[in-house]
Amino acid sequence: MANSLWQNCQNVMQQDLPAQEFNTWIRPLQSLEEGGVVTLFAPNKFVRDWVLDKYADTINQHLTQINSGQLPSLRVEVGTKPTDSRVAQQAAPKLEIGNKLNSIPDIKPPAFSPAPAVHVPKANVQPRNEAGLQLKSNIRENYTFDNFVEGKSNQLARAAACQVADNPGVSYNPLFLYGGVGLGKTHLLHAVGNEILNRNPDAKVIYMHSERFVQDMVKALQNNAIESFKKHYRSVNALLIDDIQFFAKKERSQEEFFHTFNALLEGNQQIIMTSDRYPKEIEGVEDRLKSRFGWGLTIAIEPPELETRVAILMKKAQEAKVNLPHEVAFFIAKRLRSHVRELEGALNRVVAHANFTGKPITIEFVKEALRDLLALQEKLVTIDNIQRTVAEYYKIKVADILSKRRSRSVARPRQVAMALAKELTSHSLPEIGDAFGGRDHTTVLHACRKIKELREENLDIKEDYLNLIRTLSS
Ligand SMILES: Nc1ncnc2c1ncn2[C@@H]1O[C@H](COP(=O)(O)OP(=O)(O)OP(=O)(O)O)[C@@H](O)[C@H]1O
Repeated sequence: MANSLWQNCQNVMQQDLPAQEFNTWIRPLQSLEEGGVVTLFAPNKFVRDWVLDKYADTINQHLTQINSGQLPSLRVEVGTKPTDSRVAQQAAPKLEIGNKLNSIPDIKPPAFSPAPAVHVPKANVQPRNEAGLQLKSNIRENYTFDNFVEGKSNQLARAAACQVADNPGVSYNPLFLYGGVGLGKTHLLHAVGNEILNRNPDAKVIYMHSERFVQDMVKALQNNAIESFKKHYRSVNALLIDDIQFFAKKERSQEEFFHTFNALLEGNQQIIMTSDRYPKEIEGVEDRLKSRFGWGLTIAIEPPELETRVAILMKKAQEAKVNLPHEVAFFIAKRLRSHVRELEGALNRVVAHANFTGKPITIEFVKEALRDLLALQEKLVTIDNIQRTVAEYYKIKVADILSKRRSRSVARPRQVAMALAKELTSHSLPEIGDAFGGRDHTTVLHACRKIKELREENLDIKEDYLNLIRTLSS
């Protein structure tokens, strides 16, 4: 069968958009094409409004082109594609492109049923019942929205988490946050937990690592207490479950989680999950579970950019009541790029050294305190390494990068490599020029400016650059 209009449109958009953007907004849309009308179903209001706001024009353009110049009538609705088209008539609320202000439904107030007061902050050992199940909430009080520093890389995840905390079980259910290690996923889970408990101290909120879920289940099976296990997890108001990729290849746990998941969703109780990768890419997890993960809202957290890394360091220093000069925070953030946990570790070391020696925290002091860490970083990201990685990425030879060739297929990767060398190493412009086949420092400067500009306006370059930074910093 020929591809539908929407499939074709998705294919084009997948080429045009960065993967994260496509996966978050376009991939979850289902379509129904009937009588010259294309109806797109968004999993929730947030996605629908976003799609209307940001992509309506593009979608219209693509559909018109694919449909031989004729613009099909396009609708975007909240819901899932009905199996029977008659049901589609009843699916409310509807919103037509170009009529954005009509019939946006109100978000309902939180749907929590009363549960016993269970919030016990800062408890290290969690009380457990006879089946070994955790009885109390275990939300870490020090992970809040207030001390979560916002930047481009985590803005959307934070906004969605805030909305969920405001309207648990209603706004986006489940909320799925994914991204690399140490980028703040766990922090956001607890921040939601704290906010829900602030608003309703009686709420039964459970944070748990997926491994714990598996362990508890195994124990329950051994102790013949599986019924109590089921009841326990199905009675919570919000289940915050971390690192879901640990369910891979654990079929029985997946089965149990599948039922828990369904029960909570049916009861309008909130589920938030995190994983180190996009749900559909978690291998060894059943498809029915993966597809459910995407029913609500799926959002990526990216590694923080320089400004955010500086802000995080300043915030953490302030929390620790340490005087960290801005230029020192900048010095550390510029060199440690991979994730926030690494930044925190470095700051803790600097503070410990400062306390120990009684010296003020200066750049010189930090160079000494973090000597081995910085040396490792320098060793990891060399110009040579950058040139090899960029050549491999663009499928050209390192010799091409160093050559005088000016064709676009070589010149652009060369400029990208120069910009990366400037950003990721502490070499000067003349040194970088030298390392790129003896070029002048003004050529390097021009390359840096050009790439900065292109990253603003060209999605491919933006994506390439981010991918390369990720590869080089991991
Ligand atoms: N934007 C941020 N603002 C303030 N602190 C942050 C931010 N992002 C991360 N952190 C801090 O970095 C540390 C690591 O974050 P967290 O444990 O939430 O990462 P994670 O994404 O869950 O990683 P993992 O997958 O390894 O569990 C935490 O101490 C957290 O408070």
